[in-house]
Amino acid sequence: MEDSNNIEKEPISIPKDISLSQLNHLVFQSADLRQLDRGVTQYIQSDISNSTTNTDTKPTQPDDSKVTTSTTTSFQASNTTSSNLPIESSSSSSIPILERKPSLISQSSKTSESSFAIPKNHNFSFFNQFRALFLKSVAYQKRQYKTNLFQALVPVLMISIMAMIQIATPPEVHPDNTYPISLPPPFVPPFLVNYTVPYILNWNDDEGGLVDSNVIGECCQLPMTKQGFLNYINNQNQIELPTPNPNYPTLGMFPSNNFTFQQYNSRDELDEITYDQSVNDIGEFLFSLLFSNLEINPSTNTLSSNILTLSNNTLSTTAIVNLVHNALYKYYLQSPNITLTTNLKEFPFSSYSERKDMIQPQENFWYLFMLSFCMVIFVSNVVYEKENRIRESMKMAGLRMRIYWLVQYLFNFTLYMIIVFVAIAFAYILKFRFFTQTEFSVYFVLFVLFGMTQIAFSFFISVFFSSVYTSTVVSFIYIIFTALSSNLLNNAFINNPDTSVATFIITALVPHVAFHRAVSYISIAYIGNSPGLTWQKIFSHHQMPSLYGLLFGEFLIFGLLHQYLEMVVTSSYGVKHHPLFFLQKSFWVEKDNSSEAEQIQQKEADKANPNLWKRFVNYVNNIDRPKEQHQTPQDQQTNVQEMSDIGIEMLPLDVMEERNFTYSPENKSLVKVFNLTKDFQISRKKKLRAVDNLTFSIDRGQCMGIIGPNSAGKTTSLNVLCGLYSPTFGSASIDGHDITRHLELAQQNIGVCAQYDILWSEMNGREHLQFYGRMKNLTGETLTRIVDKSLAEVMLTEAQYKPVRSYSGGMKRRLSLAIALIGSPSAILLDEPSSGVDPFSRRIVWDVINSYKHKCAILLITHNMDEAEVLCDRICIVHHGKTMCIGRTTDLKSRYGAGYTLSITTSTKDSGIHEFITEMIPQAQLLHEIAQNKTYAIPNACIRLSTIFKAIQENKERFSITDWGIAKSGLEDVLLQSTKDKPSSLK
Ligand SMILES: Nc1ncnc2c1ncn2[C@@H]1O[C@H](COP(=O)(O)OP(=O)(O)OP(=O)(O)O)[C@@H](O)[C@H]1O
Repeated sequence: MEDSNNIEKEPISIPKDISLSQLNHLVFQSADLRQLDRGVTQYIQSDISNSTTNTDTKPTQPDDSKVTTSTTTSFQASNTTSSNLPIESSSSSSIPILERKPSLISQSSKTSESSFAIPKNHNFSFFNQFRALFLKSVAYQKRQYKTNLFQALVPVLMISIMAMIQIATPPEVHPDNTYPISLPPPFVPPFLVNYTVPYILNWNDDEGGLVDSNVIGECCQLPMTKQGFLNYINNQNQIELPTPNPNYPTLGMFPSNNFTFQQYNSRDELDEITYDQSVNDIGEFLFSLLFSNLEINPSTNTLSSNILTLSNNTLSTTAIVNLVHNALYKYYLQSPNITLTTNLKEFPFSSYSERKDMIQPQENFWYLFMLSFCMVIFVSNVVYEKENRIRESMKMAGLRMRIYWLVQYLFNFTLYMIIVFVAIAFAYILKFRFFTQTEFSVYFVLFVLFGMTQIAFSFFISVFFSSVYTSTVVSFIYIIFTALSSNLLNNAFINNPDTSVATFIITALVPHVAFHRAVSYISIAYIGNSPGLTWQKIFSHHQMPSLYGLLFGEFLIFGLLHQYLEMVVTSSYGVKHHPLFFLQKSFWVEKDNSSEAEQIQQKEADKANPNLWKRFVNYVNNIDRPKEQHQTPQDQQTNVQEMSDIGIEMLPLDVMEERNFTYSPENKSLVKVFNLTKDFQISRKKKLRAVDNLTFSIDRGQCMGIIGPNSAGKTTSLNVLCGLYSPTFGSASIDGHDITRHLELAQQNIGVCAQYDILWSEMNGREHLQFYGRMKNLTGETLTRIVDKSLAEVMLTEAQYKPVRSYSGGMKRRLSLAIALIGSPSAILLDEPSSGVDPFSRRIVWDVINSYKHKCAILLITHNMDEAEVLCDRICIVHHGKTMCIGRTTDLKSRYGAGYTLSITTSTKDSGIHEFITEMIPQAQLLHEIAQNKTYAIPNACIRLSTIFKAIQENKERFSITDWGIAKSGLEDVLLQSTKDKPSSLK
């Protein structure tokens, strides 16, 4: 049965466009939750029925808004509830958290602004970024001169080694072949000794059968009778070698084994055995005789023969023909006195020595070494900037990655070409035939193509490394392995004419193997006395054109693959795309960035959590809350905890008001953060919510401090804001640029001082500031002036030309701060800017931050409560990613009731002091206890201070009190109180 009161009351009318934050507000303020319950139910029902048609709903802004904005940053946030809701506005207005006032510091510092006007141009400029990066690379490479010199000297070193080996290799001397030189060389008889394996066939192709066996039959009887024609070939036709045996290399080789005869009955058999012998290359001298026709006329003493002679040694063919004819004459015509001699004669030549080129095809892997060692630098330069997060730091400064890669590419290519020119110059000086005999453009184009491909390949493999050390070691191993293996591989393939095209192509897909092969072909072309490769010859070469094509294709493939992997491979930082991002419409179509879109996004975001709605309705159905018309802030905090205990996410009032203001159209703040959420996948099933619906705004002239315990999500929030991480949910806008849609524009307006110093150790302070200044479009005189000023501000003028590696921790921190401030960004994000610095440096840091405060919005993350109190206008306390409270320091102190902190030390552990204190001050809250020291928070006005003094003095001995003190509570106490026992959001 329902209570009659409930039946009478109308359900609360909830505006259609209410956001969850506004609804939360209702729960806090509503006197009758059942009435609200009915309102919610009605809302959900009408919302479901309208959801398909009502797509263009705009959030209703309060009619009775009390917002007053002025040209300065002072304003009062409104109560955002609808006028038809029974809400006690007095309770919210009594809480001072809603006031947003620029600090006195910022107002006073405005005067100093006019004295030094810094031109501000945060628009993206391709030329400026290109120039900044190129000059930075020049500066960096100048500092790296030892490494670069070594790189340039590698080819010189290689060529020198080759030259030394060449000098040490004696040339081959050929004496002249005449005695004396004026006479022609003698005829040389063919040396027909120790023949081996001729194959005999008596087959007549034309007549389709055997030649008359009576005529030549005896020739085949040799194995049995040792008689016949073949016997003549074997035994009676030898010509003795002249003694001493003259060396006439050009006349070819001669057989050295005894003959073995075999007969085959078909030509196919002969072909087959000949083919097998030659393919298997048994290393023996072969000749075959094919008797096609043999006519003998003893009466006329004539002989007509058609005998085909095949041999695997062309140069010995003359000798074989001679042998066969002599045997024929002697055997068939029985003319033992006839001797036909076929002689050979070398062309005359004078003595000469042949200089062996060191770089023969077998040794040309030296070229690969010569031009590949620079790959280690290409890879390590990229990985260095990745490992040290410098790339991220440049990204935060608004650098467009396509410009970064373009400059990296051009710079590496320039380095490579210097190496190529040095190598060619030295090789020319030492007269390496590779260079002198090949047409210049043939190998130059090859070197250029290899350079292009090698750099693209280096970038590609750099994606897989995050440590310079590993990448260097792996690159060296790769170069040595590919040089040696491609040498073996290519020699084997090139020498084997049966290597398939597929094998050639697949192996050449590794750029270094393809390059090595091309070098081998160039070397082969000048070997001996060949003239070397020219373009004319290349186009009829069976491999060279395709190797040029392959190298160019690999340049494109590795270039594209690298760009793709850069976009999708997850590293510790960066906004990564889905592997199929190019199929998504959002990748091609730019979204609208109007405030209306933001508001719709918020509305959808709030509704996107149906579980919350369900839990909310459950809550209002099942819990009978006490009717409290006037809740104190403490009560409200208790309610938050109470609702949180039963699983309902309730926002503290100050946080809720900050949300309402942040989403309101009146909000013109420079930094607006909307429900920023970041999850990390920490295992396959577990996600960690590092930042949970962070929502706030910072206007020009304000410094918002974010404080919280370790792992609260402070740094992660900053990293999301500056674009290092993509938000899991929510968004933020920096000077009107949404970080999820126009990150690069937002980054142009941000200055970041990260938690750790992200600096090039080899570059000096001035070069750092010049680079970041150029990134912010500062040039010429202005740049010089501002760099000088920045250096002076952070007291680094004297150390400006020293490399950063020689800076102390404090100096690096000051330089990082100067980098964040250069170019007058609209928003400055500082992550513990004074951590690890001495008190002297800390004062400098604070002064500098103060002096910049009036012209931008500052977000300051700190663990130093003094720093927060001195610099921050407002404080946001976060814990487990959630905002615990937000407001001005004094407001937070008063809200948390932490008026004083009482610290007592006793000499014994169980002295009974705790009971004594809690009896005397029931509101006292034990903040922490370390050994015998206890610290209590004592709310304002609950006891007179003199009473405490008196009571402690009188009972000092009774409770063994050795030391005690009382102090006004600070931010630290607020932090401790507000983050006490709050659960984490581990999912
Ligand atoms: N890349 C990451 N991958 C996984 N978890 C991360 C990553 N970065 C941060 N976290 C986790 O997110 C949580 C918040 O970390 P964050 O560095 O933002 O904390 P913080 O408040 O800045 O801490 P501190 O005060 O110590 O700097 C931590 O639990 C941390 O382990």
